[in-house]
Amino acid sequence: MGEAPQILTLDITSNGHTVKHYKGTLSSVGSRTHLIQTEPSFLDPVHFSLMGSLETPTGAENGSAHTAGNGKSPSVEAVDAPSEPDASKRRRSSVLPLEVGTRVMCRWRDNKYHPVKVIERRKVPNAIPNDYEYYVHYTEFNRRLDEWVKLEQLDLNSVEAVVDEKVEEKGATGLKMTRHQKRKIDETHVEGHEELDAASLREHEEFTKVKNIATIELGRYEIETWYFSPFPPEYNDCLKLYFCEFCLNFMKRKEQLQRHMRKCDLKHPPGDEIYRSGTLSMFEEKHSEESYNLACILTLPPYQRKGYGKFLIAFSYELSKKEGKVGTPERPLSDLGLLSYRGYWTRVLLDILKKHKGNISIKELSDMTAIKAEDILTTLQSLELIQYRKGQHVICADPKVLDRHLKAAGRGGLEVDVSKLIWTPYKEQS
Ligand SMILES: CC(=O)SCCNC(=O)CCNC(=O)[C@H](O)C(C)(C)COP(=O)(O)OP(=O)(O)OC[C@H]1O[C@@H](n2cnc3c(N)ncnc32)[C@H](O)[C@@H]1OP(=O)(O)O
Repeated sequence: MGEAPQILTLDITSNGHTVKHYKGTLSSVGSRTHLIQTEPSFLDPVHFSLMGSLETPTGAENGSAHTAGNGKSPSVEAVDAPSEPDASKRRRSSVLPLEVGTRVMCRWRDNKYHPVKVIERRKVPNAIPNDYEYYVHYTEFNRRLDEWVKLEQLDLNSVEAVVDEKVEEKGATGLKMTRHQKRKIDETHVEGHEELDAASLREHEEFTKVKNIATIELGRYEIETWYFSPFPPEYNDCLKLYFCEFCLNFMKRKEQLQRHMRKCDLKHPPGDEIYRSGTLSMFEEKHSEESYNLACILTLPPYQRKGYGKFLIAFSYELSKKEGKVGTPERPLSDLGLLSYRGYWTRVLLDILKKHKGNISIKELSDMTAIKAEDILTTLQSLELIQYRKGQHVICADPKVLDRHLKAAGRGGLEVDVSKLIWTPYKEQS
């Protein structure tokens, strides 16, 4: 039997962080040792020259290596490929500073690399000239995760050669955008501005592309902001704002907030209290002309994933039932809004389908739940529970399939105790 193959792992590090990881088995031919690479499964050309054969990398600047498997340090022969520092220096000088629009891989908070697009760059104060940090959009994620990152978080070997044209340079002469241009904007920006023409959309995009306020202090919490927010110009230089948690007035300095708190006598939202259960109260605020049963919900980040969102959704349908109407939320739904609604609709509808014996129509489901027929249809369609048979649409409710979907829809939110809702619908008040 031959010896077990030696396995070498090589981690290229930059400022203490692993930026590339290679693994392979060692093969010896005479005095030469080669790395037969097993990870990653493909190489980009820059690293191919490095990986063809390896200098024992212990002395490499910004590089570290360790052995795995039998733990022996292999002796690996050098070839005429450029050393990593030289190649890396050349690479840096050819791509830096990165242009706005560059696509590159960036290390995120999960310590993994994700594709990003550079949205903005700024010089690092008191640093060497041309030292920038970059505001990036993670193309797989929602825009709320856009952030300023340091150069060492970016994998410069992954810089894509083609830089996206600046959106504002495109279509500057005409008001109509091509579908491609529209997609480019949608990719990096919040949806819901369908009413804007191309020029206004570009102006809006330019103005809102970087978050202005980084954090807010509200009560006991310091909260990172998610998006740009249109504060008055005198707040342009503020990174943090201090909010009164009762009236939501905001101030530049903590002492101003403390002075304000001594005077502020608002201790609950405006409107009549219409529901109280334990520590949870609901206040009536206003009538919707558009007959939505919910305009926009928000759970502040420290309180998220505790069931308040689902509670608010369930509450809105209880109000609709009291009104004897069907309800639907205002559109467009955000990504998290859609997740919360899809979960609610799925649980409510599938609970009924599970218990119901015999046929049931969309209209009957709508009457029972106050959920608008279109929302029922899209929910059941997305779960593939609607089939077209003998010329008509039917709901197919196999109990096992229903159970699977119900499990995937997750838990319900905080319970709405309808007996504690004291509210007279708007129509009846007049
Ligand atoms: C009509 C409209 O109002 S659309 C606009 C909705 N509002 C917004 O997008 C504003 C920003 N987002 C928020 O304020 C909140 O995320 C809300 C209001 C959407 C949800 O509030 P929460 O109090 O967190 O909701 P809740 O705890 O009931 O959870 C809702 C479900 O949505 C999903 N969800 C919520 N946040 C996340 C998240 N960050 N990641 C993955 N899933 C999530 C989950 O399925 C969650 O259920 P689970 O916790 O049982 O898995």
